[in-house]
Amino acid sequence: MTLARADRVSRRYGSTLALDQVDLDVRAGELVGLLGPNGAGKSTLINLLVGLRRPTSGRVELFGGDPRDPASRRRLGVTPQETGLPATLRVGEVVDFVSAHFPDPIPRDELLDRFGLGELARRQTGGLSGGQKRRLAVALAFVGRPRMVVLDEPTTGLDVEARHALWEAIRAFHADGGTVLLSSHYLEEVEALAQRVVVIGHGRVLADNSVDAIRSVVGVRRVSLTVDALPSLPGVVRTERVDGRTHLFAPDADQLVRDLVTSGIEFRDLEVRPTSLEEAFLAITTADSADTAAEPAPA
Ligand SMILES: Nc1ncnc2c1ncn2[C@@H]1O[C@H](COP(=O)(O)OP(=O)(O)OP(=O)(O)O)[C@@H](O)[C@H]1O
Repeated sequence: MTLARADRVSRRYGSTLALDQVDLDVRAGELVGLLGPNGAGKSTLINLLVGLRRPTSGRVELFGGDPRDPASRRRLGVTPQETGLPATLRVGEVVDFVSAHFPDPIPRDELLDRFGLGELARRQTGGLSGGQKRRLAVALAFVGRPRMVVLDEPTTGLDVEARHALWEAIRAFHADGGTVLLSSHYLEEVEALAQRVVVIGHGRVLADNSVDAIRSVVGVRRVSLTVDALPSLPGVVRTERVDGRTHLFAPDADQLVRDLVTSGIEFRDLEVRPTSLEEAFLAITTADSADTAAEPAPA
């Protein structure tokens, strides 16, 4: 069953085409990660799906209805990228205020404990740290026992411990049957949480698949070596030099190793390994930029 759907959705802001004919289905029980560089269109897509904005063309659906209709949003929890909390209210009061909108909210203490905020119940939100405010904003998405939560960069600004605590809360919600759509700049976050990854670049869906499939679609391997100078080698999509090591990214690592050997150059400490999602993601978006540069889209 599809809970959120974008069907050939485009969204323009003046002359900027933020989304270009995007299709996306989020099905019940899925945990979907939305990845893309700055300005790719992730927040725009999220805002359309949760009814905060209207598409320029195409259709969006939430629980089978129009996301702008409050009835469609009843089983939805959202944390937008930026949230404002009333500075003089205490944490517990903010939770009570939001809870009052739902028929069967999670009890205040249970919610605060789940998100590691139990000790802060009596603190005014204006005095919280940036990370504490962010955790509270994310916790509020869960208060009404939603069927689906949409989290736009939920862990931005959190330290490692707080991020992991939030991952646990998201995992627990998903394990109980909840559906999650989250965007993140932390690629290891999507790798750790999501079963399915949707990569967005320049307003288009570049890839929509499992984490493993995305790696194999990209098919890039990393060949690392210590070398003084390298000739230009066919098939290398990206080269990095880090701490005296050279990392070459190529779809056919076996051929690259053969080319290295036949080139006669001196190298040592050769290592070949699959790419991380981050590297796969960089390869997809870099290839997309190259395409865009080579073939400008028609006006
Ligand atoms: N309200 C707006 N007015 C004008 N342009 C906008 C507006 N919102 C977004 N854009 C533009 O639309 C494009 C997509 O932006 P969007 O915020 O959806 O990207 P994003 O992938 O969420 O980026 P980030 O990771 O930086 O949050 C960008 O070029 C952005 O400048």
